[in-house]
Amino acid sequence: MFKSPKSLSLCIPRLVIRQHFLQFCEKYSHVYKNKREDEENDKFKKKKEDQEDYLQLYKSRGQHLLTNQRVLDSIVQKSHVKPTDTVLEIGPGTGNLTLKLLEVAKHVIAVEIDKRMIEILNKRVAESGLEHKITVINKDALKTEFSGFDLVVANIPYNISSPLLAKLLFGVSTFRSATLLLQKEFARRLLANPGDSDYNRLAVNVKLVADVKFVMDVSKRDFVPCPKVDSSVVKIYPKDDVPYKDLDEWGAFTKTCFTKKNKTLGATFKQKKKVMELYKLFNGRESNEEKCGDGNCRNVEDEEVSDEEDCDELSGLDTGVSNFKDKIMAVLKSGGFEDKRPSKLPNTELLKLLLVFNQAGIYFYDQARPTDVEFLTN
Ligand SMILES: C[S@@+](CC[C@H](N)C(=O)[O-])C[C@H]1O[C@@H](n2cnc3c(N)ncnc32)[C@H](O)[C@@H]1O
Repeated sequence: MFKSPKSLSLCIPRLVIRQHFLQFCEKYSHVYKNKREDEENDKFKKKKEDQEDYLQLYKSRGQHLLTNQRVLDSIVQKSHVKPTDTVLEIGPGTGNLTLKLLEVAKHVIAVEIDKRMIEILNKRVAESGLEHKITVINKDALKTEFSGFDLVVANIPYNISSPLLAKLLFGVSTFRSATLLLQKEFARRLLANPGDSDYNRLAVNVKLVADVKFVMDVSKRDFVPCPKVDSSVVKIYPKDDVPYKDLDEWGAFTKTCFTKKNKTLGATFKQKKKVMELYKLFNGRESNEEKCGDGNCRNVEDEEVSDEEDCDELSGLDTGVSNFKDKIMAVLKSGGFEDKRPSKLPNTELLKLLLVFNQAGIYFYDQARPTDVEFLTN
């Protein structure tokens, strides 16, 4: 416990030095801190400047910037923007297309999910002196309500093509046309006609509410970074008068028809599972309980039925279901649809079939149990 005089003498100068050091640190700590902050600020500024030149682009967000000026000019030209138009642009990115749209439109509403893109976009728009013409919305386009626009012109992120198109075409917005740069394969499917190998439910559903025109192909080399796939520009014109107003019913009907697009409609509608599903709807039942023709009850959903099982094997089922199957077949026969294949039917024919079904009291969408109809999937 007791220190020798020698050790005490050593301790004193050490204590004094330590005290001086602490005082020094306290006095100059702000200088040191400020110096460090300045360095950090410089580093941050440099990083930001670098980012503008070498902005990291995310594939997950479809960030392929269109850099070919000739293609950008063509898109704007084919969009036929009037000086009185407000244009909606989804995914403006750093503004390559936006700047050109601002030159010809009255106003541009730009919806962009990525803040870093918006910073650069705002800077470029300010430099152009056209900032009074733009409204930038930093949100996910799929979760944003947009209204009050005349046209859509956009190089959209390809990973949201289907839901975005569904939102535009089956939502509440009204607009003259949408000029969209899409993945080439998706564009081909939109443009497909009956008999084409690409013809599917996507094309059928879109054609109910809009006309689609091919504008041009765009090479993957026109983008930075270069994507794996080529692209095409299409122009979509929403119809003023949609020939069938109940879109959910139409969507559920096309889903049934196009489950196996090359199968005959007779074969599709003979499937036991499908017959029972429609029978339940026909009877307007909300519960799983189904009343049989003979007055007894059975739970139809308890029946294990594979997709491929044929209705010719309905022997174990009640006569109510069996009669209903005959009703379906009679509808198909009446229109000469039994041997037709959805992959070869134009919308006019499909519409005719749906109307005959509805007249016979057969519906496809369960109003009692509303679900989201995915219009733009196969
Ligand atoms: C294909 S780039 C197009 C960029 C620019 N228009 C061009 O042509 O250079 C797609 C843009 O959409 C943005 N984006 C991706 N998902 C989005 C979403 N859900 N809502 C809004 N913008 C989105 C991306 O950040 C990107 O800037």
